[in-house]
Amino acid sequence: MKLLLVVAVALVDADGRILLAQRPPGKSMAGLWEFPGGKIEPGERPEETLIRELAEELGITVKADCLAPLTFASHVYEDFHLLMPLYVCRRWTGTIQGREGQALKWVRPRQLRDYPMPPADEPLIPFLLDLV
Ligand SMILES: Nc1nc2c([nH]c(=O)n2[C@H]2C[C@H](O)[C@@H](COP(=O)(O)OP(=O)(O)OP(=O)(O)O)O2)c(=O)[nH]1
Repeated sequence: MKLLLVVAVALVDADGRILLAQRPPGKSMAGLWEFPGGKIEPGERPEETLIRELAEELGITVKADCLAPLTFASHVYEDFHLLMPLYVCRRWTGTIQGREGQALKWVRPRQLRDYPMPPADEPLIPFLLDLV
């Protein structure tokens, strides 16, 4: 089975809330709430992927040394195995905006379970509850 490498980040604001983005219509798992991020392109380091994706998707600038590894997801979907490191980031510059039409929501860790997420993400929630 194909191994798909995706990198994601929990952006944490000053109130300890975490940013979720809603997968837009037309994409796989449309409507589910996920952590910002995306596929690691050939030749990219995961931190570079996140820096690129956060600029493209949210319009913010993040430095590699503000990305702290937290945990990872390993999940078998129907046609690929997802391996997804999850970073945490509390510092960025710029104003967060959904630049690809995606809905965004700042969510308290205890409320994460109220937002339907891709199945790979559910085991990540306890790590976020411990962190914030
Ligand atoms: N960014 C992100 N992707 C996630 C999360 N959880 C999860 O299962 N994924 C999956 C969904 C996608 O299959 C893949 C990320 O792909 P992507 O966001 O770069 O690309 P995409 O939506 O165009 O993917 P797709 O339409 O080809 O499925 O990882 C998450 O929390 N954040």
